[in-house]
Amino acid sequence: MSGPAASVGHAASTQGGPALDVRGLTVHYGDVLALDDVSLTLRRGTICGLIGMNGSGKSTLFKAIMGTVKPDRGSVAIAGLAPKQARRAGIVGYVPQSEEVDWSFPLSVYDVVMMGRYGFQNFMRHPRPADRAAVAEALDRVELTGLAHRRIGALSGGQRKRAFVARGLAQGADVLLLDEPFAGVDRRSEATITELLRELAAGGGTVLVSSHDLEALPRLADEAILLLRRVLLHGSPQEALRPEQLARAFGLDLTGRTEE
Ligand SMILES: Nc1ncnc2c1ncn2[C@@H]1O[C@H](COP(=O)(O)OP(=O)(O)OP(=O)(O)O)[C@@H](O)[C@H]1O
Repeated sequence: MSGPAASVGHAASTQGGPALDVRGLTVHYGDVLALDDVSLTLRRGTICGLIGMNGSGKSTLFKAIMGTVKPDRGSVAIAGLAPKQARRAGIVGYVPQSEEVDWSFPLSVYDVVMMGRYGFQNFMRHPRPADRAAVAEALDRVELTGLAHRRIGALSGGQRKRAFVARGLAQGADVLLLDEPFAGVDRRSEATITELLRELAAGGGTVLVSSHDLEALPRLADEAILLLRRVLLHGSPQEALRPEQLARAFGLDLTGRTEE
């Protein structure tokens, strides 16, 4: 493979140890307990689906891994580095939920994808030919080349998702976190993103991806985590999709009724 999708070229990718190691993470927002003693380890080259009901703590987990939410307790190591160091080194990339992004910001699609290259540029942020090439290739991979100069806010929901996935690809991060990249995207975009993530993992990258699309989970992921403030299960997608496991995660009884 060639190009940014396969470019897991950071120094960390040559180190031993897990790609992501989360231990005993506990996060409160005021009185709300969002994460309760969450531990998980992801090996390099794996895609892990993060499954849980609304409010189960998925976004909080991503933010704590990125170091933008401060845990009460616990630790995060990304290729052995603390979140801030890993962010600075470009080792970890994050595709946020659409609701978290200010779409009125006057940036083109090209600008957004180029943001993935900031870590590689000098302090004046002058893109070099390698940065431009990585951005062009990432745009091509997500089929947005024709819209590169459009304002990000003037894209459809699925196109916006693809633009942020392109930013992660251009960055060539070893560990990519995606918060619901399939929400509001059509089947074709979903297939494009899935294929790109599989290529990333085949090149040694590690992906943690939250999704509400349970049916697509086995196609997407090698393993799955069921989250309900705590890790209820970390196993194969097939294990996670067993009715009794889903019932625990989603508060459903086996006849499909929702508990209050
Ligand atoms: N900034 C905040 N202030 C207070 N409470 C918050 C804040 N952000 C999240 N929460 C609460 O923390 C809990 C976990 O929220 P989080 O956004 O992590 O869930 P989620 O699994 O990502 O949900 P969804 O599937 O709806 O995106 C919820 O109870 C939520 O209401």
